Amino acid sequence: MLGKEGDGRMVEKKLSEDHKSGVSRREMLKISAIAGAGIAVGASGLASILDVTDKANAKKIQVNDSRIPFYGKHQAGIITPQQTYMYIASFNLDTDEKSEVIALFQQWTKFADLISNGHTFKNSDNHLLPPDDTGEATGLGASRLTVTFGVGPTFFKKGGKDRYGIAHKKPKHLKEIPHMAHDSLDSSYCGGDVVLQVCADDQQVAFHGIRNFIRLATGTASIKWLEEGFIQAPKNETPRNLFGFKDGTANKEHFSKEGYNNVVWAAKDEPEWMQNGSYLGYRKIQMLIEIWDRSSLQDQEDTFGRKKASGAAYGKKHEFDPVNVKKMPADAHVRLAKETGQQIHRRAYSYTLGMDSKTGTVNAGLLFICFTQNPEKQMIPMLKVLGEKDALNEYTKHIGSAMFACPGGLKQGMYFGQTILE
Ligand SMILES: C=CC1=C(C)c2cc3[nH]c(cc4nc(cc5[nH]c(cc1n2)c(C)c5CCC(=O)O)C(CCC(=O)O)=C4C)c(C)c3C=C
Ligand SMILES: [Fe+2]
Repeated sequence: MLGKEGDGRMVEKKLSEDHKSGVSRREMLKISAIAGAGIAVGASGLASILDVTDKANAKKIQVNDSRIPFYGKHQAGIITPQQTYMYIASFNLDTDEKSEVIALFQQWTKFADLISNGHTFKNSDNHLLPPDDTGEATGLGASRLTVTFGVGPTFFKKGGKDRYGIAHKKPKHLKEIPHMAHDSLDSSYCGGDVVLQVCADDQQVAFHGIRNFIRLATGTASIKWLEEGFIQAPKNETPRNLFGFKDGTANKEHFSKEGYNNVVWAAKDEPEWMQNGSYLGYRKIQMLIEIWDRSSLQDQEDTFGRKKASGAAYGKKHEFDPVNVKKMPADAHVRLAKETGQQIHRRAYSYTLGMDSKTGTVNAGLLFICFTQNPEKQMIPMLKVLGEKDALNEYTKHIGSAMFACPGGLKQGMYFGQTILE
């Protein structure tokens, strides 16, 4: 099922499918009617009839120009209600020159501001140069696009070197995530100096964003890893992950100003630039969906300690009824996470990546993203206990990992990372 905006996308899809065949069904009917009436029309006459039909169809395409403010106290894309698509790219900075990093971050900021408002760089008329914008999002609207910027531990110090003279500004809890039991990490999916998360309700709009950030980085930063995810749910319902379970239910427990202040936003004893910011914890988790699909409903529900259809915790009726961990198996995912006594703000996206050629299975999983005030207190203990005991480990493989600090929001005229670099 799709929401209002989803309905719009469905219309778009149907129209483009019709147009692939050259002439749509409606156009064919129109042409048959004309032919049946014995009216003689030349090629140009037919073209103008089709043109009118095209225009009528074009009006039905729903452009989503909803906008999330780019400037503000907090960065967008942290507690923003999840958009349908997400791209996340990690970069390594290829320069030791602070001025070059500043120039890149200024360009990125300018572009982020533009695309958050449904605009992009203006192309010059110079035919001898590549266009300033790649063009694929032209006219598509902002689609609730958000850009979230963060820096990794290696931004502050890399290979023992304080490249930009900012090592003393590293926030308290920004560290690589330690090795966990059952980890199968691939270094090409881990770490990075800088991260950009781009989310939007239109995939082409989101892709246009990340693609141009990568393009702007040429010569200053190179892409370390890039992931794309999606998530969809009926309106006002919790989205389901690729195991078919509602995922994100417990976020509701901190869905208030006070809740976010306790769970998400950096503490007062953090550096000035981290105020109103948050830590982004990331895990790329492969989900062994063929094994999962062969397991019984009982096993699946025991794995989480929640009912699959309703999302209700064991012993309860409704999704948001309070959890009683004693009703759940000792190794149930929810029980173990809850027993840490910590909360995290989860903003995960599913991914599919064709077939795993090594195993002949479908390559799919979860881009687990969470935001916390203190990952050492909130996320790491959870990862540790889940890594050791979680029933879910039978069906998952952690293959990527990273931690980033996302500064507070920007005021107009400021650029990403300014308060760290200046
Ligand atoms: C670091 C922590 C977590 C990882 C890694 C993680 C992976 C992961 N989770 C699911 C599916 C579900 N998780 C659910 C709840 C839940 N998960 C975590 C943490 C991690 N999950 C927490 C803190 C919680 C909430 C616990 C609570 O207090 O109730 C649920 C249940 C519904 C919900 O609350 O969202 C599901 C389903 C998968 C598939 C996965 C890795 C692939
Ligand atoms: Fe979970």
